[in-house]
Amino acid sequence: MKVTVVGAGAVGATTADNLVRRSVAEEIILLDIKEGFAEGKAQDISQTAALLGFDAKIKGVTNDYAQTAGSAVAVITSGIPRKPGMTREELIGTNANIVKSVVENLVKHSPDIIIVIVSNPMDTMTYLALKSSGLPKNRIIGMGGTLDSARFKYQLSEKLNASPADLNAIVIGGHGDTTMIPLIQHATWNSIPVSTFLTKEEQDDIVQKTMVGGATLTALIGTSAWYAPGAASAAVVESIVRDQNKLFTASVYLEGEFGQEDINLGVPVIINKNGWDRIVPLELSDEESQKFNASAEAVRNMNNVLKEINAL
Ligand SMILES: NC(=O)C1=CN([C@@H]2O[C@H](COP(=O)(O)OP(=O)(O)OC[C@H]3O[C@@H](n4cnc5c(N)ncnc54)[C@H](O)[C@@H]3O)[C@@H](O)[C@H]2O)C=CC1
Ligand SMILES: O=C([O-])CC(=O)C(=O)O
Repeated sequence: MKVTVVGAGAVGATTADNLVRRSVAEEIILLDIKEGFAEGKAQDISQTAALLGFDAKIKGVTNDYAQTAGSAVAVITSGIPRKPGMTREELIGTNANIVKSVVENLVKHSPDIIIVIVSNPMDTMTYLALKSSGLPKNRIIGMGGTLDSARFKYQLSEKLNASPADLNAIVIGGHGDTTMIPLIQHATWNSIPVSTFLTKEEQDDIVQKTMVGGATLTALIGTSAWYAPGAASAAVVESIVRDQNKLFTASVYLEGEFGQEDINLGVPVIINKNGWDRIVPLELSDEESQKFNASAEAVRNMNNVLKEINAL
């Protein structure tokens, strides 16, 4: 099977590295617009094969979409990342045109492709990819909730001194500093509600730290994060390629589910060879529903910007 990763920058190269190490696909194409950049990253990654022991092949190309032909899955990471003090939403003006043209090129060469969108503002870029490509909704997946949920588990594990693998916790809503909703009331430590162990203040602190997880790293590093984003993107691709039926939160097109329609927003879904196969119903409290609706309103406002900048 062939998988394409567009954008050989921090997140794209890390995604490809994770895919190759675990031999998720036999053939990986890494594509970037910068001359020679993807070729260099692919060669560097290939030179770890003798050390790590994998057989998967990775090839870097400069904007040559013919090489991506027949891809089963593509991950789009092309575009600019934010700098300290910026929001993800501020990237829309640059990234919308990049994402739109990348989607068009991918679909031209691989009409049956499943696309995972990573570029920010991710929910709006996912909506743009769906609307501009006309692909079936199940073949466009926004990656944000998988990462945010991993960060939520990290914060919980630090406070509980627990293994992250023993934690069950998800983040729904938008992939934004103020729009994501870590569902602390639903979080468990191997089936035991985390509220058993944490005070209300501790829970609020974990939720807040999770929401600004990306901004915190951007302030520390000077650009946005890539290790966990790359691992999360690769996990989504792996669930598609290996038909794993994993339950992740991802930004998918809602048609009445969770009370919202004509919007891409993070909800629990099953991911398998069909892309996002189905939405998993989840009962929300009144407070959680209010937050979800507020998140939808903020994302819808960003989606409306697509028309103002003539991207849709
Ligand atoms: N959804 C999520 O959870 C996350 C999203 N992101 C987003 O992912 C994007 C990439 O972040 P980084 O990898 O850190 O940035 P980066 O700057 O390291 O890499 C971006 C790459 O895209 C390439 N590129 C630009 N235009 C292109 C085009 N038209 N075709 C092909 N390649 C093109 C650039 O040459 C560059 O190599 C950003 O928008 C960032 O905000 C980052 C982390 C998590
Ligand atoms: O924070 C950012 O801008 C990049 C991103 O989406 C994340 O790491 O969650």
